Amino acid sequence: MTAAGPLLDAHLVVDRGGFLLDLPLTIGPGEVVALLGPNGAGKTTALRALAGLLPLSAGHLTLAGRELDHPGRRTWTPTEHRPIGVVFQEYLLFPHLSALDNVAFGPRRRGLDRQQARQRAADWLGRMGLTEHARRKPRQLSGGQAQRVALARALAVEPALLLLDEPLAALDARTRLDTRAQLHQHLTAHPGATLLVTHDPLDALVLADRLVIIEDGLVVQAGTAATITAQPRTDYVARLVGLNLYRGRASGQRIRLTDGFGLTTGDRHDGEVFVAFPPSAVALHPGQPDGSPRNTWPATITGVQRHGDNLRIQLTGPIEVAADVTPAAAAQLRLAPGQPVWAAVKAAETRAYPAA
Ligand SMILES: Nc1ncnc2c1ncn2[C@@H]1O[C@H](COP(=O)(O)OP(=O)(O)OP(=O)(O)O)[C@@H](O)[C@H]1O
Repeated sequence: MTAAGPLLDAHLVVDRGGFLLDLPLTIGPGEVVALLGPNGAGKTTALRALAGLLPLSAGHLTLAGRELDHPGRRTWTPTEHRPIGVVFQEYLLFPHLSALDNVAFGPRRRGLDRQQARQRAADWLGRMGLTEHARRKPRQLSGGQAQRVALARALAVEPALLLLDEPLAALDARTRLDTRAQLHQHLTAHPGATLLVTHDPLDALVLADRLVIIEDGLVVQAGTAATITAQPRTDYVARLVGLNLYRGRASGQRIRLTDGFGLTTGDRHDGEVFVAFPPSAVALHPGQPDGSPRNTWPATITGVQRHGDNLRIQLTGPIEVAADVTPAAAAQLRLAPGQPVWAAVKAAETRAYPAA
């Protein structure tokens, strides 16, 4: 491996009968990549292939210059010989071992003697702020503490690759906030590569340097959060970053959407484009608004959900759209499912970009 090259260099091809994962994946030293995708996209399959719990059907997996799996060359490395640490969603701590012995387990298996392994475990628990909990069994720990023990256990083997499978999913909202911040610190300090599998865009945005989004086993978008947020290319990605997204054909500032509806945008294009605008750009009115907005249409409310301090209103009509309104505005408009309203979006608040 050259110093500048990726630590993880993989092309994960896994054939599970009706499902094929085909995922090129590289991660540099110290880099955190988030793998996102809807249910059934293949995230767990990718994680299991990396961990050595599922063999590759084709492709390759090289970590820190070592070829761990290469079916074309009949190379295969069992899980316990891979320089990989894993934090599972449910942590999977050994219930009968203390926090200290849970963390010491990996180093011990990798050849440290009992004293050295326990010393290393104590160091890691110290870094996680868990020194006074070292003797506790997992059931005597809070969710956040158990999460940190699981992270200490994964990092104690000094893995070249750290795999995190929905690491915050089991925590309540408050603990999640604190634990996310702590996890961020530990990931920043981790010199190896990290792959974070998550459903939660916030985890991905806070914790990852780069996102890889898969759908149905294939990469649909990859890049920094900023580039993906600016130009989502699928419905899933648009929802993930909280945008309304449509595809259509542009002729200057006019865009005819695939289902015939027309929108005016601030950008000029010709040909196939995506149009996106945030729910906060959609204004709702009791009747047809007059004046400035270039895009107005009648819609019917299908859902009202709390979204941060606002309400997110789902609407159907000539296009499906989400709108964010303040609770005061919602009360004034008496918004409720089934109610007809008018929706308006200023051309300047929409963004169009080429679909090719
Ligand atoms: N043991 C199995 N044998 C065959 N196919 C499987 C098996 N487990 C999962 N699959 C299929 O592989 C595909 C990917 O599943 P996977 O669990 O990797 O997705 P995921 O992105 O992790 O989903 P989720 O977010 O729901 O956990 C799915 O179509 C699933 O039905």
